[in-house]
Parts: sequence; structure tokens; C-alpha cells
Amino acid sequence: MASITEYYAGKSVLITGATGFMGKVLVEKLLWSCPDVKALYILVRPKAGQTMEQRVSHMMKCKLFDRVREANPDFHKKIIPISSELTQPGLSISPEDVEKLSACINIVFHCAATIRFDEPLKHALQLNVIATQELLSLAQRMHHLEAFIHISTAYANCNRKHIDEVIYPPPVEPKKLIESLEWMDDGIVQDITPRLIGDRPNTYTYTKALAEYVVQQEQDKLNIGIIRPSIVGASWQEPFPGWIDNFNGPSGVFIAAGKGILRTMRANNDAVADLIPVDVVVNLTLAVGWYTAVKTYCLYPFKAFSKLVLCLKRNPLEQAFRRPNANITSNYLINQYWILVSHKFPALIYDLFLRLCGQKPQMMRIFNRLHKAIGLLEYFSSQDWEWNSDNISMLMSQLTPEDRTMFNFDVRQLNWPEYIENYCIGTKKYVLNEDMSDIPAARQHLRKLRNIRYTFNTLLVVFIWRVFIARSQMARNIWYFVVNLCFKFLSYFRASSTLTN
Ligand SMILES: CCCCCCCCCCCCCCCCCCCC(=O)SCCNC(=O)CCNC(=O)[C@H](O)C(C)(C)COP(=O)(O)OP(=O)(O)OC[C@H]1O[C@@H](n2cnc3c(N)ncnc32)[C@H](O)[C@@H]1OP(=O)(O)O
Ligand SMILES: NC(=O)C1=CN([C@@H]2O[C@H](COP(=O)(O)OP(=O)(O)OC[C@H]3O[C@@H](n4cnc5c(N)ncnc54)[C@H](OP(=O)(O)O)[C@@H]3O)[C@@H](O)[C@H]2O)C=CC1
Repeated sequence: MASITEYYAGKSVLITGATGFMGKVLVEKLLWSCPDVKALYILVRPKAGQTMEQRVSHMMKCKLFDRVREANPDFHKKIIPISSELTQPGLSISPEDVEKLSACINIVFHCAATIRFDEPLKHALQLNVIATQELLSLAQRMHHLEAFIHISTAYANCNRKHIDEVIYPPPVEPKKLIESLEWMDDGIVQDITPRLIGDRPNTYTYTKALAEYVVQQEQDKLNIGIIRPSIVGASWQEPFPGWIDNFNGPSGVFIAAGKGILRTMRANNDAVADLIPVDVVVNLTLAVGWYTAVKTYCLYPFKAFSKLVLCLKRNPLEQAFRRPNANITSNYLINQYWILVSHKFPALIYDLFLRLCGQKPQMMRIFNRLHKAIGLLEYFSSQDWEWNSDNISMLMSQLTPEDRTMFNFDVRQLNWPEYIENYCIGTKKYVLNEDMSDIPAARQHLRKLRNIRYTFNTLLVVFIWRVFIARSQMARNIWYFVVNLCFKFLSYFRASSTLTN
């Protein structure tokens, strides 16, 4: 059997979602490890005032492509952008481009999706399900297609505790849902969404489950592979450790914690955070393109995130609101207590301070958004799932020793503390564009915040003393009783230690 690199040599690959987090890493790895790949056709739409061409040229200048650029300054010639808006009929690909793709594509990687947890159902359905259907129709017209690889999510079936490498029956027949929603206005759809998604937490996991079913329906006509990554995080090794470019999932949590805004979060300390580095997912994806398999796995418990604070203090973010701290608890009431004490109270004081300085209060607004975002993650951080990953082991056993190194997806070799440290540095460097040379100043800022906290706590104690203790005879009595008890205990301790000496 040909090695993975040999397999991709001379092949034309179609990638959707190539401008996204995972898509970019996939493009880079293909160019790096399979330099003889013939062409990468990427479906791109114009966005935010930029044309398709401007977006692609901007993407290729990204630091992520440094090693590819160095090895082959003409690498961009292998990337062929195709204008496409996935939410439009026929994916709005021109007839000429359809012809071109039908004639040459050998492998399709379908990464595009909306991954927002608060996406209105109609839009999530349009992009995650209907666009997948359209792409499958296009795939059927491709004369030389060898594999159609669909990127799903490990949480498509998160309403189950144990998840096997099978496609479960969909919550509803996608065709019927699409037909019904067509005539409903957005208000009605919004009202019935909770009933429709049932025991899934959001429209994202619901529509990804429907998409898997839609892909499976074509298994007799196409050679399909479905990958179910769990929580995709910064890169482990490639192209360099810590590459990340978004605020999704853990990245947003790390940044908010690093900035000292997020200090408490609901999570089950005994559960496993199913974090998986993006380069591992991409290596697996390429191996799956070459063979056929399913999902990824990892073993990093939530309680291990208590060490995150040390990483964040070693590599502090600039202008933190407070020093990083993490209370991770599964208890709703304890979490609410910490939200009050650690989030809302400081925000209130800071907003008061801003008002006194004649500025617009903003901290409470930031915290409200943060609570909305964290609330959406809670479902995933408070539970534990068990995934079957036999196909991964099977796939690994099929690789040549060289491929096992070049397309490594064996996370058992991963040193998690080192990975989390690089992840934190990655969010600082690549998401926030902060300079590492500013770390001494950021550390100095954290020391200032610590001194402010000590001063504030001292003033608070003095205040409480004045208000409650000094004014009430009963409080005074309790206070003297406690102080007396402490003295007695100290004298007893001193006496007993003298005796033993
Ligand atoms: C106390 C510390 C404890 C530390 C414990 C550590 C625990 C480990 C973490 C484990 C977390 C568990 C995570 C589970 C995730 C499950 C993942 C399932 C896997 C998947 O299949 S899909 C990928 C996951 N998808 C997402 O994560 C998307 C979630 N995001 C959204 O749905 C929306 O962004 C959200 C949160 C609803 C916000 O919407 P909105 O208010 O409309 O804001 P925008 O998205 O438009 O963004 C505006 C602006 O804000 C930036 N932003 C977004 N999110 C964050 C954030 N969390 N923190 C900071 N900033 C954020 C965004 O980039 C935009 O900036 P612009 O400059 O572009 O305007
Ligand atoms: N990130 C994660 O933690 C996980 C992700 N996944 C899956 O991996 C895949 C990739 O995720 P990720 O890279 O993180 O997501 P991103 O949000 O970073 O990327 C999404 C991609 O889809 C494209 N896209 C979205 N809407 C349209 C549209 N209307 N027309 C054309 N293109 C569109 C985006 O293009 P544009 O740049 O134009 O917006 C972008 O390239 C998804 O299928 C997701 O479900 C699975 C598990 C975890």
C-alpha cells in the first residue's frame, strides 16, 4: 500500500472551510507533508469587505505558513480559490467551476460549518445540513472522486453517555425538517427550537447529528469517512507548538482567565476535558482520507486545569483586570457565590470607579457577555462521555513507521502540562498579538494588582470592624472570645513544646 505522502502525490483536493481554524492547518499540513499534491481547491466567499482573492492572499501571509513559504515560495500556486457561498443554492459555484471540479477532484474534505452555539436553527440547518447535502450532490458529479471526508464533532451525539463509532438514527428526518422550516418565520422557529433539539444543548450539536446522517445516506454512492473531533485546541507540534487563532472553547476560557476576568467556572472536576490539538486532528484527517475511520480522544482531567493559573502567571497577558485565579466546581450554588464575589462585585466596584472618573461603565457589560459564553460551555465541561475509538487504533496499525511519525495522531505521547503551557503562550502571541518581550511589564502589572488586592482587603477588614464590631456589644464579645481562645491555644502550644524540648 502507498504511504500517505505517496497517496496524495498528484491528487487534486477540494477543501471547504479552508479559511477557518482547522481548514488552514489542514491546507498547511498537506502542502508541507505532501509537497507533490497536485492542487488544493478551496471554497471561499468574500467577507467583511474583502474579495475572495484578498482573503486568500491574506491567509497565505499568515505566520502559520512560514515553513511552507520557506520551503517553496511559490506554494500559493497550488492553492486555487473557488468562489462559493455555502448557504446559497448550488453553493453558488459558477457552472464553469462545477465543470472544473467535477473533472479533477480526487478527495473532498468538508470542514465548513457554523460552530456557534447560539446560531438560530434555520441558519445552522442551512449551513451544516443543507450545504452538506449540496456538497454531496456536487461530489457525485466528480468523475475521479476517491474519498469524501466529513468533519463532524464528537458531541453530535452528546445526548448519549456512551458513543460508538456508528451513525445513530437522526433526531428527525432532515428532509422533513427542512421542508417544515421553509414556510415558518424566524419567530416560530425560535419558539419551537428547544422542543426540536430536545436533550441536545444547542443547534450546533443537533445539526451536526443531522449532517452525519445526510452523509451516511450517500455511503453506497461515495466512499465516505466521518471524523468526530472533540474540543479542538492549539497545535501540539506542527507547524509550531501553540498555534491558535480564535476564542472558541478553551481558548476563550484561557484568555478570560489570563486577563483575570474569569475566576470561576462550573466544571466536573472528575470529568475529562476532551481536548485535542488541531495538528493531531489534521493528521488523523489526512490519514482518514487515505483510509477510513472515525473519532479522536484524549485524557486530560478538568482538575488538572488548576495548574493553568500557574501557566497564566508565568506568561501573563497584558493589562489584566485581576490576577488569574481558578475556582472549578460542579456545585451550582458555590459557582454562583464565586460569580458574585469574584466577578460581579469587582465589576461593580470598577464601574463605580469609572463613573467617578467621568467614564462610561463597561465591566458589568463585559461580564454579562462572558457569563453567556461560559454558560454555553457548561454543558460540555460538567459532563463526561465515553467514546469508542477502535477505528483509531485500527488506522494507526495500518500506517508505515514513517507515516506514524509524519502524520502522528497518537496523543498518548503528548505531555499535557507542556501542551497547556504552549497553548497559553499561543493565545497570547497569535490570538491577542501580544509581544513576549512585554512579559516583565505584565508581571509587574500583576504585582501591582496583588498589592491593590491586599490594600483593598485590609481596608475592608477595617471597615467591617468599624461598622459591625465597634458598634455592637455582642459582636465585640464574640470577637474578644475568639481572640482569647486563640491566645489560650497559643500558650498551650508553647507550654507543650517547651515540655517536649
Ligand atoms: C476559571 C478558569 C477555569 C479554567 C478551566 C479550564 C477549563 C477548560 C476549558 C474547557 C472548556 C470546555 C469547552 C467545551 C467546548 C465544547 C466544544 C464542542 C466542540 C465543537 O464541536 S465546536 C467548537 C466550539 N464552538 C465554540 O466554542 C463556539 C462558541 N462560541 C459561540 O457560540 C459565540 O461566539 C458566543 C460565545 C455565543 C458569543 O457570541 P457573541 O456574543 O455574538 O460574540 P461573537 O462570537 O460575535 O464575538 C464577539 C467578539 O468577542 C470575541 N469572543 C468570542 N468569544 C469569546 C470569549 N469566550 N472570550 C473572549 N472573547 C470572545 C470574538 O472574537 C469577537 O471579537 P471581534 O474582535 O471579532 O469582534
Ligand atoms: N473547533 C472545534 O473545537 C471543533 C470543530 N469541529 C468541526 O470542525 C470543522 C471546522 O471547525 P473550525 O475550523 O473550528 O471552524 P471555523 O469557524 O474556524 O471555520 C469555519 C469555516 O467554515 C466557513 N464557512 C462558514 N460559513 C460559510 C458560508 N456560508 N460559506 C462558505 N464558507 C463558510 C468559514 O468561512 P469564512 O472564513 O468565510 O467564515 C470557515 O472557513 C467544523 O465542521 C466543526 O464542526 C468539530 C469539533 C470541534
